[in-house]
Amino acid sequence: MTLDMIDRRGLVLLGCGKMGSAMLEGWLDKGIRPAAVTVIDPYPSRRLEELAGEGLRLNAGLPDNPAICILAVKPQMMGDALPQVGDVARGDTIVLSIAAGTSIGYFERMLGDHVRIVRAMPNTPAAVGRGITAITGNKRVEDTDLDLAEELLQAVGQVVRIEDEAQMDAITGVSGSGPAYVFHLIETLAAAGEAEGLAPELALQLARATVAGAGALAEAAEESPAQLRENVTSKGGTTAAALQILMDEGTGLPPLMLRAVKAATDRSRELGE
Ligand SMILES: NC(=O)c1ccc[n+]([C@@H]2O[C@H](COP(=O)([O-])OP(=O)(O)OC[C@H]3O[C@@H](n4cnc5c(N)ncnc54)[C@H](O)[C@@H]3O)[C@@H](O)[C@H]2O)c1
Ligand code: PRO
Repeated sequence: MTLDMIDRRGLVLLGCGKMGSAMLEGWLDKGIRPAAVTVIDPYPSRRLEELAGEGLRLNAGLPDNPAICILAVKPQMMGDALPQVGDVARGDTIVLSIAAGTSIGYFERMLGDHVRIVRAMPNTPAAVGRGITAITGNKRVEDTDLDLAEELLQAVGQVVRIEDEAQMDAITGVSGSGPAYVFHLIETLAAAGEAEGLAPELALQLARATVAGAGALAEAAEESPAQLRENVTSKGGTTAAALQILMDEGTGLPPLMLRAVKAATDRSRELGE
């Protein structure tokens, strides 16, 4: 099964907000035709209305037995939204949920345990083809179904398969929510530059390019992030002075990041209760 098959049988997107539209842009970029996509969303964006002009089916009923149905509404809206795609449980459509915290068991109770369900946790860099998504499936999902989900998600970045669904909470805390931590790093680095006398625009340009460049280097280089950090750090120099603050085990980034990721992971678990 390939993207061609999805293009032929159709893809349904229930909810097309920030994450749904990030993925949709990636898929359209990779050649899925707007006419192969059905979006159900009571508050469609202007971009979706534009795409409807190019053939995308917007709030216009489900195609017969689509290849895949992606559930991309907020976890709290899932119960209200799901009946709109209940018909997919009749065929062999793969149901792929990206909702934080919401378990495979929940979807089996709502749709029936005969349905092939894939649970995934993507992230918003998918919009530029640089996302990372973790996936796992229920007992009904066959290897070929996971292959199809993987191929679709690879169109917007990397994919990792996990065996244990319980790991999704920590994955959400690291990579699902992680882009927000990095964007906040850019904001705070720029603000710190301003505090040291830089103009706001220059500070933001420096911070943004530094984070993007360091990320690209971390991904491309063979060295570990620790080695790359050491490569920046001259003995007795400026970086060492900053890292003494940032790497402090009691007050620096390590305990802060532990608490932040734990808070996200715990919240993901709570959403699943
Ligand atoms: N934003 C992220 O970074 C991110 C990352 C990974 C997973 N997720 C998951 O993706 C899902 C969507 O998150 P988001 O950030 O895109 O939220 P969002 O609020 O931007 O998008 C949700 C969309 O659902 C639509 N919607 C509301 N009620 C609906 C209904 N009854 N039927 C159909 N559509 C309906 C809304 O109009 C909106 O466009 C969540 O479950 C979230 O946990 C988000
Ligand atoms: N955004 C969603 C949230 O904040 C899930 C991961 C990223 O709940």
